[in-house]
Amino acid sequence: MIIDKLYKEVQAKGNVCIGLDTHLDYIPEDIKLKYKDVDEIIFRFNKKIIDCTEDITAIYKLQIAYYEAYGIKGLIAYKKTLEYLRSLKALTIGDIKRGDIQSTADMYAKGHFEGDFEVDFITLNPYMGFDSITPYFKYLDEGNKGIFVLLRTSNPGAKDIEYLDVNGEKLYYHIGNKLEELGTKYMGQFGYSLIGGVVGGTHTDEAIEIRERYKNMYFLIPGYGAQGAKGQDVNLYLNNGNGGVVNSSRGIITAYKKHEDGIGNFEKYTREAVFSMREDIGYEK
Ligand SMILES: O=C(O)c1cc(=O)[nH]c(=O)n1[C@@H]1O[C@H](COP(=O)(O)O)[C@@H](O)[C@H]1O
Repeated sequence: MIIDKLYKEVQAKGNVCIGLDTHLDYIPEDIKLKYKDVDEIIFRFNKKIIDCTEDITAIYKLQIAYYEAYGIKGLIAYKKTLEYLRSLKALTIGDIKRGDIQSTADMYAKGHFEGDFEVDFITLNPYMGFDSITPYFKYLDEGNKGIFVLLRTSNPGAKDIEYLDVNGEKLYYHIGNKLEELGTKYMGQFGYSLIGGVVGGTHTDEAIEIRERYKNMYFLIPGYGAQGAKGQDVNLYLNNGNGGVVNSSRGIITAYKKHEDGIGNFEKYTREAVFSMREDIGYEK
């Protein structure tokens, strides 16, 4: 099962999920001068990141907005990056955060679990109801695909809706309880299901309870670095060092910019950022 593969990748390489949220402003001038087309510029930058981090990175997450923003060429870069990651047998998350009625969800599932944009995992927004999540399950049945569903997000606005008290319990617990129950049908060999949850590392209140309640849920934990979450915060969502991957996008892909000699030492500074994040989270090899 794909979740077992992720578990093993984390064991072997650490908990880092690199977010390839590639804004043109993040790309060094030499790449922009060397390649003419936007798709090639973005892909070459992504490849440079991947090539120097693949041995110390559990999974890569591509936030699709960064590709859609550059139109057709952006989507070509998205496809090329996914193809390249697949050729390396590296795991991928398509961060698409979809949520819609069943007939539309069927097409989102086809669009991101098959064809040009095929990934191993996608992110989903459950706040339209559970019938917006279940259409993806036919892909889970075979064991090769998984989902990460928003539970409690990393943004300050998480408190506006996700924290609302519903029948004496916060709304995100209602989501979590249902996902945990649905996940029992898709259990992998290490005790985690193909239905994972997204929990922002920026909020740590109730982190211990969340980890405790949702034993079979693998977590995608964003918010590290640029949004302020620290190793000790995200660690609360892990279970003996596994059970979750921690995403950092800007913190890794713009790490080279923090150094005067960054462009000439791009690989060195990018790797250093991943190593120091792994260590901060508490990964021990
Ligand atoms: O689903 C996500 O990945 C996500 C959920 C969430 O609660 N917060 C959050 O920041 N994200 C994503 O995680 C990434 C965070 O990027 P950085 O803040 O640059 O590390 C972005 O791609 C966000 O869209």
